[in-house]
Amino acid sequence: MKHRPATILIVDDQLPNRRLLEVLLAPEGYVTWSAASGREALERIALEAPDLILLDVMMPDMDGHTMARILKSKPQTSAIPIIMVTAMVDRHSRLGSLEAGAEDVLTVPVDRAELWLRVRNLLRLKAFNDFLRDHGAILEKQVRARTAELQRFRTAMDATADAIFLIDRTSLLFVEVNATACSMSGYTREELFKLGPAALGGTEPDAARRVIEDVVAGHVEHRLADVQLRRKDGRQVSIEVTRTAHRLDEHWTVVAVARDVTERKKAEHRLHHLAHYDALTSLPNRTLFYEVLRKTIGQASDGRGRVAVLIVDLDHFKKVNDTLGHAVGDELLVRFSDRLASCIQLRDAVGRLGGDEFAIVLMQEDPHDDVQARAVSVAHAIREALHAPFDLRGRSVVSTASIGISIYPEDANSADTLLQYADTAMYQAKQGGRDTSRFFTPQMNADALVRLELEMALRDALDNEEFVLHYQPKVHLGTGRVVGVEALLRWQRPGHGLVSPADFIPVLEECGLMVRAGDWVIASVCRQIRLWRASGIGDVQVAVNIAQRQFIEGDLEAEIARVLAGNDIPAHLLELELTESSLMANTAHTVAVLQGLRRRGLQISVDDFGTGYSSLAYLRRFPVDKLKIDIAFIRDITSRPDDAAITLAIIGLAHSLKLEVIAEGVETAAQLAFLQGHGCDQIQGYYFSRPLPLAALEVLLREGHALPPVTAMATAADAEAVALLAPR
Ligand SMILES: Nc1nc2c(ncn2[C@@H]2O[C@@H]3COP(=O)(O)O[C@H]4[C@@H](O)[C@H](n5cnc6c(=O)[nH]c(N)nc65)O[C@@H]4COP(=O)(O)O[C@H]3[C@H]2O)c(=O)[nH]1
Repeated sequence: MKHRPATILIVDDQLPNRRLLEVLLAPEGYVTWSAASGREALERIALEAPDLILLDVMMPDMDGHTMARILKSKPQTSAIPIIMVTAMVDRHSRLGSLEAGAEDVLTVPVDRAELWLRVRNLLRLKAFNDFLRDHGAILEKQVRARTAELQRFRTAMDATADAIFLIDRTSLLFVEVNATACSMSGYTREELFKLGPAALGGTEPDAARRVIEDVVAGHVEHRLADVQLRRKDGRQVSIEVTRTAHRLDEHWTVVAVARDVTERKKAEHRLHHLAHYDALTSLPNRTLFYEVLRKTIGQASDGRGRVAVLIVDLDHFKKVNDTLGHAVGDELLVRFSDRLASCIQLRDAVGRLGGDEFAIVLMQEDPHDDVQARAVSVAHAIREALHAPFDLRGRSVVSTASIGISIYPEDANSADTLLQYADTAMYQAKQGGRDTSRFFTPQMNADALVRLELEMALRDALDNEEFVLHYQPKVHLGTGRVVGVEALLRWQRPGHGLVSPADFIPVLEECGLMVRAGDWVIASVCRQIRLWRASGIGDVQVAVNIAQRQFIEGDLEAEIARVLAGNDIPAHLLELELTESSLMANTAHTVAVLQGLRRRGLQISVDDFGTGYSSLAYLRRFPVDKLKIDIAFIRDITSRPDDAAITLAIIGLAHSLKLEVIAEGVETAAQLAFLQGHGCDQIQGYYFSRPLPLAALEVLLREGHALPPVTAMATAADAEAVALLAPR
């Protein structure tokens, strides 16, 4: 770059002096301007500043000192070097010039060489000063730009929701953090700078260093990590950290970007809880219980320990649900689970497998701990805990439980099988009368398999029409004639022959097929009544047994009305027999259904009467037409005074309520004579006829069989029975 020639302003009121200085300076190549007074000079400088001023001290309007002071007092002109040109050589005058701001003093007459040197030196000095000033301005500008850039960067850093920590590899301290890092940790920036990742993560410094070194070395396993950040106030925050290493010269910095994942962790925890815990009781659900059992077996197999599995099922829970509602049922389950938990020790586990079925796993603590004995005492404790009634929304409910127990390794090695065996044993406890416990035995397994087969065969039986009806006549004791029949279900099981209802009706009830089977019976009976009416046999009243479930599930009244209408038969030809216990079980609903059916003209009879402890007051509430005395009282009616007395009481009770009474299971003439002698209205039993297949019954009906006269033997037996009843 070519330098421009320096400009020098010569200020002197004397033209010759100005000319002289111009001439003297000309060889040096400077551009010279001149001014004849201080005022003119200032005007010139205002237009364009020279690089140097040669200033005469003695001038008429404004002396050189005054002008120098003016120039030095202004920032625009203060940097212009001034050489005072004066004839006064005394010290005082020279100091005055310097004090006024002049950089140098030249005395006249001016020496050319001295003038050149002083001008050149001052111009060099100015050039250097100008360079410094310009460079400073550039630097200042650069710093301002850098500061603004940093400010923008910091604003962006502070605006991010993630916390950013810069960690110095050597000192293992934070060297930069953003605002989120402060809010997330609860520390100020200054406090954080005194800490490092070890302090914040609650880890040993050595462990933190290993992580940093791994990140610097490029190992990926620590790049992304889920860790806990310990806040200043001691709280823990779950964070997800992404770490990257950056190098500047020889320095490594690790940038850790941390995201607060507390909410996500909570959601994950909630999901995990939902998947593993029962929402109602907060106990482990089937999945988690199964896992716990599997692990317990695993531990036991290492240490040759034993494990007991208990399945606990509330008895008659469905009844609570059906009669008191699901909310009360739920409350019972919650309260029951609390009592269950109080029966086990901390090391044991309890879970809810579903519905009213709970399970417990007991682990052998040491070789002397007898897990089998513990299972017995836990089962006992559970039954004891259930003795106190539950107060459920103001209702006092007493419940019992049936418990099945299986033992590892004696019974099985896998969690699945142990659970299945405990379930089988629980089922046996139910069969054994409930409110009891049973250990699994291999025989139970065989029984369970038989039962499973039975269940599957029964499902097919309905579809394959393997059921048939047998009919047992009912005889009126006044006339001796058949007044109706009872339809009794039989199952022609392929390969097994005719199966008695006692063997399959309970299974139908338990596997939920009773309503379907019951509907089939009603439909078949009504069709048969229609066929008899159309044939020469005429009207036959048929009684069908109605199971309790038929009252609870489905719409019994609508189903019967539909079938009666479909066959176009009068309702009084259909009689419904329901047991005394099912009558008592679900009173309000049962009464409503029975009233509806009775209004339609159906006959209602109470089966097995005398076994269900019905009180007279209860019986009045039910719309029934007939009581059937249970076979148990008839069997020994002629030999046991108690049975005879009960039978007489039932006959008396029925008649006082204007109900008919029928005795079932009459096998002997003596029984018949007794009943006849005490005013029983009807009988049913082998003495007159066994239950008959359709064809045999039709023969009996067509031939008009009637009861033979009471035999002499019967009369004698009757006399004996009466004697037994007589007061002793
Ligand atoms: N020892 C003796 N027994 C006699 C005598 N007379 C009749 N029986 C038997 O006593 C049972 C009377 O029927 P239940 O009390 O209603 O008792 C029935 C009833 O509760 C149930 N049941 C039968 N069919 C049905 C049905 O269609 N639906 C429902 N829900 N239950 C049914 O199965 C029970 C047993 O039925 P079954 O085996 O047919 O047994 C019948 C019958 O064969 C006798 O003189 N001596």
